[in-house]
Amino acid sequence: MTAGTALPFAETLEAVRALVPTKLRNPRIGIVCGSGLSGLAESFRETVLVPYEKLPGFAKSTVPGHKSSLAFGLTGKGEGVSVVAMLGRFHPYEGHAFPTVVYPIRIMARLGVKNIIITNAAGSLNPNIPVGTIVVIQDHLALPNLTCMNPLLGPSTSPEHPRFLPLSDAYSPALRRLLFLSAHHLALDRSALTEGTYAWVGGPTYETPAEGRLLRLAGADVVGMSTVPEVVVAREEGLNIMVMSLVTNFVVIPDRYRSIREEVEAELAGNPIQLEQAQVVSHEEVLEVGREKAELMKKLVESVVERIPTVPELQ
Ligand SMILES: O=P(O)(O)O[C@@H]1C[C@H](O)[C@@H](CO)O1
Ligand code: HPA
Repeated sequence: MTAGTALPFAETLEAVRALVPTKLRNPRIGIVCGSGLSGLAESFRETVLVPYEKLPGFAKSTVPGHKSSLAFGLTGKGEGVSVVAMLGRFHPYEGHAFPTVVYPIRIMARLGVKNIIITNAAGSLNPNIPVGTIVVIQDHLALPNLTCMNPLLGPSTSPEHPRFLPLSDAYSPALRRLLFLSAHHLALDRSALTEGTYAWVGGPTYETPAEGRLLRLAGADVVGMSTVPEVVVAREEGLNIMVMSLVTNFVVIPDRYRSIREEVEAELAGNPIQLEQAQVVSHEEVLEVGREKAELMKKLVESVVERIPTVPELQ
């Protein structure tokens, strides 16, 4: 789908009606599972998996660590809370146009979702935020949005949506509060969870040291290739949003560049310099940290989901 194409909402919702039992098909809470985090839906009960290929308007996720299904189910104690999770998302770098990237968010909103928990894997730009930390996002820095690559470019999807959307209040304080309360009740070490700003880049290349330095200087704590288009559209749809970034790697920002001139001069002077092995990030490393932290992310998400029905402003 491209900007301006009519979106097949009615067909997608009809497919959901045909495949998902009544009890599960109008969830109030949505979850987006980031790279390596599809396990967030593993503890759902009465789960119904709907492959994206059965949903008109949905693409297929092509990134390792992203499955391609919507999971409908119940979570929490007693009767449980009805939830829907995207097992796998779409990134612009896969070649998907923005309307496709954000289509599942628009569908969740039309199914009745009011609160959305978006997760991702991200690189740390902040020396005080080590690998394995979960960062709850308080703000974002989106260079693509500032340079005419905004998911809301094009005709408005609905006359009810504002043309000029404020984003100064995008990240729900009430949901973030629930996350810190959950961390407390789970007796999590204070260092396991922190707050920060997410920088969205297009990818699929990881950052050069100069790019990492720029983002750090601009105030970002973590960087990733997803999430912001979903946040923008979720906000347009009027959802309460919480974003959890799992730090899977450090962005390589050396204090000083390796100087080839110095190396050559030292070698010629008979004192060759012993170099440290350069660090390079890989998607395998990203997925590995996702596996290590999957259980913790799952417990936190479950605990937040369970508490949402107790907060009047999130209903
Ligand atoms: O979908 P997310 O943002 O969790 O995935 C991150 C960003 C890239 O897609 C990939 C890079 O390793 O992981
Ligand atoms: N940069 C961009 N996206 C990412 C990274 C990174 O270092 N790690 C996981 N997703």
